[in-house]
Amino acid sequence: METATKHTKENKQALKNEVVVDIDHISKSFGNNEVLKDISLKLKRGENVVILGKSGQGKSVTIQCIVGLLIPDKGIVKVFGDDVGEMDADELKELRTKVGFLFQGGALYDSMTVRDNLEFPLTRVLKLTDQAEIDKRIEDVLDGVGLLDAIDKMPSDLSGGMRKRAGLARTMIVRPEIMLYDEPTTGLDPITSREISELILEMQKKHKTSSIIITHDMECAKITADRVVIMNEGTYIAEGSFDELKNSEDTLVRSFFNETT
Ligand SMILES: Nc1ncnc2c1ncn2[C@@H]1O[C@H](COP(=O)(O)OP(=O)(O)OP(=O)(O)O)[C@@H](O)[C@H]1O
Repeated sequence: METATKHTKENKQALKNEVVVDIDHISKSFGNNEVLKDISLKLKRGENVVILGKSGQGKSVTIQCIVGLLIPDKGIVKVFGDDVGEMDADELKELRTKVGFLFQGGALYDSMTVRDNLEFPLTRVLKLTDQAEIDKRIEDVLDGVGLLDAIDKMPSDLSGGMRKRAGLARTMIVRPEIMLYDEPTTGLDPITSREISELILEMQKKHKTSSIIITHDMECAKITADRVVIMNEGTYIAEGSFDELKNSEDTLVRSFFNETT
């Protein structure tokens, strides 16, 4: 009995330490523009990592490499232990059911209601056919983001913050194990930004999702991050908790916080 308990504890610990995304010394250039210079980052199961950096530093390129939308010139990206660069089209499709990404513009089809936008990934990606299950999933996810009342609305009838929440619901509905957020609060007022950041945190706590969050928004970083990585001129210059980096002795590191807080 004691051994069984010990094993369970060890298994839990092993799961917690499991690296779900392993970015191993990747570099990426576009012509003469060397965007990523030997970047490495490990995301553990259940962890929220925030990447902070100024505009045009290659943060979005990094997350596109994780889902195979871009292939690095050098280095390897592994997701759940599998090399993304080696995946064929079917494997990439499968990968993208486990890795949800929310890009800056959100991801809604303008010609569909909120309900139809959410039904789409369930029937097309997960191939669900049971209408009762589909309806339940849609209602649950909308309830989670506080948008149940907007179920029959068109995206054009939603505010920016509501559209962002609907986009988040659309990504979350397939229950991805990993979430990649590219500037999730950009263009939102401070109250809505805080709501979105809290939803990201809730998603982590409720579903044990592992996430990479790219942001310029210091409050979003403070709310969501277990660990912060600072990206400057194509490399990572510092890594630590939000407070550690905010109070860093390195003036360059501190400048990322001073500019916006
Ligand atoms: N597909 C592409 N083809 C050519 N250049 C690209 C491509 N994608 C990104 N770049 C270039 O890579 C650089 C980094 O872009 P990226 O979008 O990753 O920046 P970022 O750090 O996410 O900045 P922002 O916060 O402004 O989105 C930019 O100079 C951009 O022009």
